[in-house]
Amino acid sequence: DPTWPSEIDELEEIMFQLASFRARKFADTVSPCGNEASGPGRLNAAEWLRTAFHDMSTASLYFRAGGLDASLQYELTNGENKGPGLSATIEFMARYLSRKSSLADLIALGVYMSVRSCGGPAVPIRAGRKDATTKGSSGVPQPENSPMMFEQQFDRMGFNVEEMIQLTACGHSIGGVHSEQFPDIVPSGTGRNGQIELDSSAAVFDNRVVTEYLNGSTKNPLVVGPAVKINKHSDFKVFNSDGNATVKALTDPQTFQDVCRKVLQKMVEVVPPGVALTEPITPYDVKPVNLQLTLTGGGRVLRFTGYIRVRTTMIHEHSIESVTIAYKNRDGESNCGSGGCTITTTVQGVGQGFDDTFAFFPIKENIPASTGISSFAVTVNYVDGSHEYYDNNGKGYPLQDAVLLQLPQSCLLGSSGALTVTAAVRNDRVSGGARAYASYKTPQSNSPSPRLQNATIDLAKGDCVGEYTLFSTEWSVPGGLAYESRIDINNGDYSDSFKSGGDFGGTCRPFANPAPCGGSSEKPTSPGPVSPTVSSPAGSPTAYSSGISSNRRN
Ligand code: HEM
Repeated sequence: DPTWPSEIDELEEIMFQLASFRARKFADTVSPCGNEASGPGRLNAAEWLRTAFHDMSTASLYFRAGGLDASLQYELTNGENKGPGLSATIEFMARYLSRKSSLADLIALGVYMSVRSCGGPAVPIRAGRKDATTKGSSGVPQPENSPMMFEQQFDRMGFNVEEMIQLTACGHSIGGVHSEQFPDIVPSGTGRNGQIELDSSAAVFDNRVVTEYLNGSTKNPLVVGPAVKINKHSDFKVFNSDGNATVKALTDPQTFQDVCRKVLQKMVEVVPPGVALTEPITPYDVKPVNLQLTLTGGGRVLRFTGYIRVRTTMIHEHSIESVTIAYKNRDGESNCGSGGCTITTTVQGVGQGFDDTFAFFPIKENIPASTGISSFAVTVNYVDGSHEYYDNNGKGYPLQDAVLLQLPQSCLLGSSGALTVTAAVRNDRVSGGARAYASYKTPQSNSPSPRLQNATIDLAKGDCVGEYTLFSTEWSVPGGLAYESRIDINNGDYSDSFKSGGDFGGTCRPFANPAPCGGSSEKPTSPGPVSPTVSSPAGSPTAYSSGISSNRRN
């Protein structure tokens, strides 16, 4: 496993938590492969794969520019990116755009999704691409181009003739050519649902595009039919450019899959200079998911929630009896007050990716706020009595309790973006204050994807309750996509980060039964009676927090 937390955590979830419990549903429109989620004759998986090629194919090694950088979002009307599939792909993926998952990385991930969903190889995906902010050069290969021009274009992208042929054969393993965009290649009424498929198994990632081309049975409109006379039979021109030597080598099905894995990986790794890609994203064996500490019990208790996700691909999930979490207190010691330092949990749900299954073990534990938590280790206990110990590569899974987002006292209205954010800061860290860092999306008129923006918001100090002090403020998330925003709460080097706006409720609740500041024996420094519900005019949140009145909107 990578050491947790890691920069790829968000993409890892999007890539592998596809279905069932805690699914991110990124593959929903491309799985199964034949899914025509956008309408008849439109194979979404094929649209995703073509999107990646069109984004990448304007790269220039000579000018050290372009590549998989999501510049396609600004190039959709330039004449060489025809068809609704490209914008539909970007629009779908944009919902997953965040500061930890660039649109360019999502487009790369889309290659893995579409190809794997269609029975093709698992293309390794590295992360770290950056999104362009304006359009790049033109230069997507067009069917009418000469063989020489195709060679030059692929050479510009970094592919030799053999790789050009391989990549085009791999790409054209799924999908078809559409009448609406290419009426001279597929005259209206000649296809099924407005398109003719590139091979006889358009919804299977296999080498029929090659074998049918070689044995003369192909109906590929980029090889035979009206395209020939008007010189738009580009697959013929490409496949034939080395006398069919390369395509002949692809007639072995396994070779086809291996070659496609290699050239498709190369395709998604054509990136502008300055982009450093990570190691390929692989699923963790054990991963903490959605961990949250919440101050409760009047300020004396930390409610610890979330999941331990265990990869069960190689084993039956019922072979795991339980998972034990052994945690250390705030000082790194094994003194955790009344509850002891261990939590045992049994499976709550299972989820799947294309090749992996996961069991989720819920955490619902109260930790004394006086002793807190700093890290934990995980033991997977099997039914047969054996155990496996995971300590995050010797480091323990870290969890800070210095600054916490208080979801119950925070709220967000999707319609107006009205946000109340409340944090709890441990009393010994109060001088560091609390700041929210909001990453949010605003629409762009020239792209189907919104753009990421960010803002830093200071939280104002409120009541001290038990071991913690509450901080709160109100803000308005611009852009109309508030639920897709992400919030970090920072206190110096400590951060409770990447909290989804979608997890915020619509109503803020008061901090119940506030304990006296500093501990049970002391008198409260501020009496902090719980404020009554403030009913707000339509469109603004019902703000509600413990004695914090200075920041109220109304
Ligand atoms: C010489 C290079 C290429 C040319 C001239 C070319 C041209 C075309 C054309 C004209 C279409 C029909 C689009 C439509 O009607 O929707 C198409 C479809 C497609 N292309 Fe290419 N292509 C090339 C290379 C590639 C490569 C390298 C890939 C990916 C690795 C790729 C992936 C696809 C896919 C998946 C479709 C099906 C789209 C759908 O069904 O919606 N193409 N291509």
